[in-house]
Amino acid sequence: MNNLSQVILELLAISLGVDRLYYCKFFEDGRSVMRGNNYPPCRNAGLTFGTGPHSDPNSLTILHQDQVGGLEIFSDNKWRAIKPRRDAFVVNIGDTFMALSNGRYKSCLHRAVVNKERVRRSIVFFVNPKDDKIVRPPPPQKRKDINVIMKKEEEEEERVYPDFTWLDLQEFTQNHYRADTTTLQNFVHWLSSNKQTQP
Ligand SMILES: O=C(O)CCC(=O)C(=O)O
Ligand SMILES: [Fe+2]
Repeated sequence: MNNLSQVILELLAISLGVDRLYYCKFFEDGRSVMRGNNYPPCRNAGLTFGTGPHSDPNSLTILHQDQVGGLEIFSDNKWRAIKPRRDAFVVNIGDTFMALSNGRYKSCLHRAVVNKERVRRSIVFFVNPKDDKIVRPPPPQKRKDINVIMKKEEEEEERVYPDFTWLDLQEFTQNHYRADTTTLQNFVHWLSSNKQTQP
């Protein structure tokens, strides 16, 4: 899974015009986590979620679901079921990568519904940086646009999110806030008010 995440990070860097190994290096001493999810059947499946709507706070999520299915993503104003495939992983962008790409990549709103009769299982690999790594997008000199000389406005691109550490975001989502659709905005607010109250 680690190797797969490195390949995906390289592709993401290429797509952003960043040095192709930039994110691979950023995550090489990372603290990725694998988790198994078990959703028992539920007679009132229409009234109950396995996992309510949220974006993952981590960087990337690589997920495999069993044949029961239940993963849904919100796209074009609609909840869309992701058809289970034995031979494929689902890759979601999380809030931390949204910050690392200065908002170019958006974290993916998703949820999991339960099944009336069958237990459902999924396995999830969350890609995370090292706890104390500073999360910030690559500086302009690290963005190499292949044929084009970098445009001035790109060089002076405004930061969408302030610097933070993965530890800060974990503290927020584990102790103060249940990850949902607006985790990052609320986190940024929490971070700035916390800083102000610190001596
Ligand atoms: O079980 C699923 O398909 C989704 C799980 C999920 O979103 C999560 O663990 O963050
Ligand atoms: Fe999730």
